[in-house]
Parts: sequence; structure tokens; C-alpha cells
Amino acid sequence: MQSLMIELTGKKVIIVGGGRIAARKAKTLAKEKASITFIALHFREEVKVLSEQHGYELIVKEATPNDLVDAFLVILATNDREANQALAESLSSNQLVCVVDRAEEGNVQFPATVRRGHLQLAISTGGASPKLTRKLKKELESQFDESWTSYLDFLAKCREIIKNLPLSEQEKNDRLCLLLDERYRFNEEEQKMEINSLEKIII
Ligand SMILES: C[C@@]1(CC(=O)O)C2=NC(=C\c3[nH]c(c(CCC(=O)O)c3CC(=O)O)Cc3[nH]c(c(CC(=O)O)c3CCC(=O)O)/C=C3\N/C(=C\2)[C@@H](CCC(=O)O)[C@]3(C)CC(=O)O)/[C@H]1CCC(=O)O
Ligand SMILES: NC(=O)c1ccc[n+]([C@@H]2O[C@H](COP(=O)([O-])OP(=O)(O)OC[C@H]3O[C@@H](n4cnc5c(N)ncnc54)[C@H](O)[C@@H]3O)[C@@H](O)[C@H]2O)c1
Repeated sequence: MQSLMIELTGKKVIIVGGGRIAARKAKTLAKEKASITFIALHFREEVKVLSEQHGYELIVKEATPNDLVDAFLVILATNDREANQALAESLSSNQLVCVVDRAEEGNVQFPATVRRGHLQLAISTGGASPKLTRKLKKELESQFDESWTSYLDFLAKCREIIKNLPLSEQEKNDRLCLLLDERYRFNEEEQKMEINSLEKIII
């Protein structure tokens, strides 16, 4: 399996199931501005609260293949093995589907993610050990502290400026490499000074 970043803004996502795992997937997607619909026989309180906060649609029914035809991404999160399998089989091969109790029946899996602004670290064992994934996520969370958020803003800003400078490709690359020096991450004064000096280079 290959990891890809995916833009879900405005995409139709259907989560079948209204339990703990359905809620966890919805929380993961909460920042993505997808259009989320839950279909389940019963919804736990957490799902109802999430739906009110984010405007998700809740449909109380047993899910059928017909409910899923226009979904971009389907997350099959019922606790009914046969239902998850039958619904997965009914989908078009062009649709994305995550089967939470049998990864190999789907074509996408959720990694654990650590986000620090523009930096996103994704961890996956492809279903071999979600417990290890979780443990590694905790380790990375403490290794990558909040300083990375402003450092990534700094790198993005410098890259934008450097791209537009009247320099050779080699000089631009050299400047971009210098920004990876640790002193910039630890020290916001250094960041400001670097941006000031870049902005002074006359175009
Ligand atoms: C990373 C994370 C993200 C998320 O959920 O968004 C995630 N699982 C997490 C936690 C977790 N998962 C499980 C437990 C119970 C303890 C245990 O059994 O170990 C716990 C811990 C808990 O729940 O506390 C059990 C489990 N997981 C899967 C199966 C079915 C199977 O084996 O195929 C079963 C057995 C079910 C059963 O039979 O009971 C399948 C998948 N779980 C995945 C993702 C995908 C592969 C990830 C990978 O391997 O790296 C994949 C393939 C599909 C998918 O769901 O996308 C999230 C960490 C959240 C965080 O801490 O940030
Ligand atoms: N992927 C993961 O990370 C992970 C982790 C732990 C467990 N699981 C597996 O995920 C599944 C769901 O776990 P849970 O804790 O969320 O279960 P849960 O019991 O909390 O919720 C199950 C939900 O499925 C709904 N449902 C059942 N049959 C349905 C149908 N035919 N149509 C529509 N809705 C239906 C129920 O109404 C309920 O809302 C289980 O099979 C569990 O083994 C996955």
C-alpha cells in the first residue's frame, strides 16, 4: 500500500455505523471540511454531539448498497461483519472504502497522524499492529514539540520569497538548505532576521 495525501473538502463521505470507531474516524476527518453522512441503526451520544457541532447528517436505518452509490469515501464501521463485507462488495472499484474490521476488504486505511502546522507525520503498520502505531504516535508527539509549527511557517514563507529572487537555481537551493539549520527552529529571532535579510535582497 502507498500513502497519499488526500483533499476531502466538499467530498461526500459516508460513515456506516454510529459507534466508537465511527466517531473516531469522524473526529479524524473533522478538520477536512468533508460532507459527512452517518448511516446507522443507533448513534452513540458522541456522534450526535459531533454532528451538531459540524453539521453532519444522521440517517437512522440499516445501510443498503443504494445508500452508498454517490460516496467518494465510504467508511464501513458497523459491528456486523456480514454487513460490512456485503456493503464493501457492492461498491464500485472507483470508490474509496475503509473496512474497519477487515482491512483487506477495503482499499484505504487510516494512519495515525501527528500534526504540527504544515508538518504531518503519518504512521501505519498496514493493520499488522495498531497498538504499535499508537505507541509510535505518542513517541513522535513528544519528539516533535510545538516549535515545529512556527518553524514550518517560517520555512514556507522563506521558500516563497526565495523562489521569486533573481538567483540561479543552485543559489536558491543552497539558501533553502541553509534554512534546515537547527538554530532556526529553536530561535524565532533568528527566523525574523533571516526573513528580513531575504526581503532586503533587491529584485
Ligand atoms: C491508527 C488508527 C487510526 C484510526 O483509527 O483512525 C487505527 N487504529 C487505531 C487504533 C486501534 N485499532 C485497534 C485497536 C484495539 C487494540 C488492538 O487490537 O490492537 C486500537 C486501539 C484503540 O482502539 O484504542 C484494533 C483494530 N484496528 C484494525 C482492526 C481490524 C483489522 O485487524 O483489520 C482491528 C481489530 C478489531 C477487532 O477485531 O477488534 C484496523 C485498522 N486500524 C487502523 C487504524 C488501520 C491500520 C493502522 C495500522 O496498523 O497502523 C486499519 C487497518 C483500518 C482502519 O481502521 O483505518 C488508530 C490509532 C488512533 C490513535 O491513537 O491515534
Ligand atoms: N479499525 C479500528 O481501529 C478498530 C478498532 C477497534 C475495533 N474495530 C472494529 O470496528 C467495528 C465497530 O466497532 P465499534 O466499537 O464502533 O462498535 P459499536 O458497537 O460501538 O457500534 C456499531 C454501530 O454499527 C451500527 N450497525 C450495525 N449494523 C448496522 C447496519 N447493518 N447498518 C447500519 N448500521 C449498523 C450500530 O447501530 C452501531 O451504531 C467492530 O467490528 C470492531 O471489531 C475497529
